[in-house]
Amino acid sequence: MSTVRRIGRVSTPEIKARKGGDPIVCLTAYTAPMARRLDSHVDLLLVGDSLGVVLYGFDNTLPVTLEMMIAHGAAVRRGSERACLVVDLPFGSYQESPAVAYRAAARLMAETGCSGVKLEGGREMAATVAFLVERGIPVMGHVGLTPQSVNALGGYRARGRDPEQRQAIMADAEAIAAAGAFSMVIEGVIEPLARAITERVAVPTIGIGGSPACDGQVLVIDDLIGMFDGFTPKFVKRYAEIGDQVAAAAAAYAADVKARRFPAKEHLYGVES
Ligand SMILES: Nc1nc(=O)c2c([nH]1)NC[C@@H]1CN(c3ccc(C(=O)N[C@@H](CCC(=O)O)C(=O)O)cc3)CN21
Ligand SMILES: CC(C)C(=O)C(=O)O
Ligand SMILES: [Mg+2]
Repeated sequence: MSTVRRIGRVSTPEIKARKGGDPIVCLTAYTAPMARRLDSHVDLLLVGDSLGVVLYGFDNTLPVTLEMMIAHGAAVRRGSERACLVVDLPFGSYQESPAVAYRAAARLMAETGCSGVKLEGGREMAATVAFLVERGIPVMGHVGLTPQSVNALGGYRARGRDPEQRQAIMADAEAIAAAGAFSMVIEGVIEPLARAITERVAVPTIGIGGSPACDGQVLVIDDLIGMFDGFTPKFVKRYAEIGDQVAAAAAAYAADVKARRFPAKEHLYGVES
């Protein structure tokens, strides 16, 4: 690792070049203040459509709009300067055709200043990935457990437990890599499959419920810091309990207000201290 301060963001070609090298560190971020705190510690910040669940309280990622992704992508961009910045294409903004996907991806690139976009899907999205990449938009793939397909999949169960599913997901990963994706997320698949995909494809794999053998790892920041408690996937490791700290701070404030301990002299205007 160089100790010289770099100018500009980590680029998508630099991420691609990390295949088989030092693990790529990724986290989601949805806001400028969080991005500021994560920027120097990660290689890549992902503005995930998980923001619909984490910030907006939706049951799943399907109600997330392109306008939401643009607003949060632009906020994360303003709060960071070093990390490669990838923004999720939300459900309904890209599945219909390569041309529709290009329009949505171009808005994300132009209106957020992100480094690239991410979309979910395998062989059925390969032509779309190629269409965007050939026209200058770096694309990160996302295979395995693809949350935008929760209704078709019937839930968030890990995938690849039977041989047909394993073959399908491997074919999906190969198709996305062949289409020109600079990297791909592998979510919620049995460990040996995530490892096998990582060995097979020439671009970096970023695991979430994948394998330590993946070329990088990603987690949802709010899961990591204990700020989301809707559900806790097996793949989450909690590194802090910020949610508990927020509740304790609110309780202490409430007690101070009720006891007239707050505001104190130092918080007041026009009172000698
Ligand atoms: N906060 C948050 N973190 C995420 O990782 C995340 C989101 N939101 N929203 C979009 C998707 C949904 N994801 C999920 C949600 C639930 C499980 C889960 O509870 N899995 C169970 C198994 C469920 C079953 O077997 O039926 C597990 O034990 O991991 C996994 C991934 C991942 N993504
Ligand atoms: C967890 C990552 C891969 C994601 O797609 C999201 O946060 O939406
Ligand atoms: Mg996502």
